[in-house]
Amino acid sequence: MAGSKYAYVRNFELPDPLLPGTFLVFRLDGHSFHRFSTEHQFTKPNDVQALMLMDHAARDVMEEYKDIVLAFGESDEYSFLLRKSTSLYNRRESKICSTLTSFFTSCYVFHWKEYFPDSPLLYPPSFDGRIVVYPSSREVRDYFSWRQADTHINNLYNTIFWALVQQGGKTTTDAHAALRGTVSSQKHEMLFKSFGVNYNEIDARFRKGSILVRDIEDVSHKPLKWKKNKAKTKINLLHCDIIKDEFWDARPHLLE
Ligand SMILES: Nc1nc2c(ncn2[C@@H]2O[C@H](COP(=O)(O)OP(=O)(O)OP(=O)(O)O)[C@@H](O)[C@H]2O)c(=O)[nH]1
Ligand SMILES: [Mg+2]
Ligand SMILES: [Mg+2]
Repeated sequence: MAGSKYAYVRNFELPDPLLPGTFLVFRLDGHSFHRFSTEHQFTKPNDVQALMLMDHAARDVMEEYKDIVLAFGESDEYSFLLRKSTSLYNRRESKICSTLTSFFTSCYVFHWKEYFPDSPLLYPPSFDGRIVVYPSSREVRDYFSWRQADTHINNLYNTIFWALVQQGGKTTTDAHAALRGTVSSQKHEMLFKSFGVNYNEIDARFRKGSILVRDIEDVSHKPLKWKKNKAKTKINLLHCDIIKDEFWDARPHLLE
């Protein structure tokens, strides 16, 4: 059927395929969550309910999109790794990015009440999304190492910062000043000497972030291939190291 005389405008919509045979990393981040967390009175420095809600929404995304093999979450962000061979939405960038961002946001709102039964949503939260294309497993591993290192740096800083303010009675300005120029070992020492806190004993969820990994359940069927999504898989939530080799060596299928 011939279109109307207006149909030519369709030609202005340009295709936006992502390079085939590359790893896709989709990351979303809460929009203005500094304000959102303040208005909804999130616990400082870490609100375990808020983090669990993020994990729940991310798991929903992975249940819906089987080509996501790994996800990493911290603070108001989540990163998702799509397997190299994915043909999701014909690898159209804006389709993948907008649909996944929208679905995650809906799930976040949908489950809000389960995690904050006494604190109704005061306004609708939103998330931004982006997709980065990585050519090889090296960059993918470095990407996830980057996010986990970021989690560690931020969490160490925030933990000592809020201890100085909440228990130490310092103003936020004084707490920032006290930490200026300190290295990691000094922060550990301050935390231990002034507040009796051994950083390494803090909840691993806060120190390592959240890892959602699609593990192959039936390991008797080697080699571990996805085989067109036919392998029986299970999504596990971990708070472990993903920088060292151990995590990846145990799961060669993630970078297939
Ligand atoms: N109290 C508390 N605040 C949190 C928690 N997780 C995230 N936040 C807040 O969310 C912010 C997230 O940082 P960003 O994503 O860099 O900043 P943003 O305000 O969301 O701004 P944009 O992402 O640029 O829109 C943090 O700076 C905190 O203020 C939490 O567990 N507890
Ligand atoms: Mg944000
Ligand atoms: Mg953020």
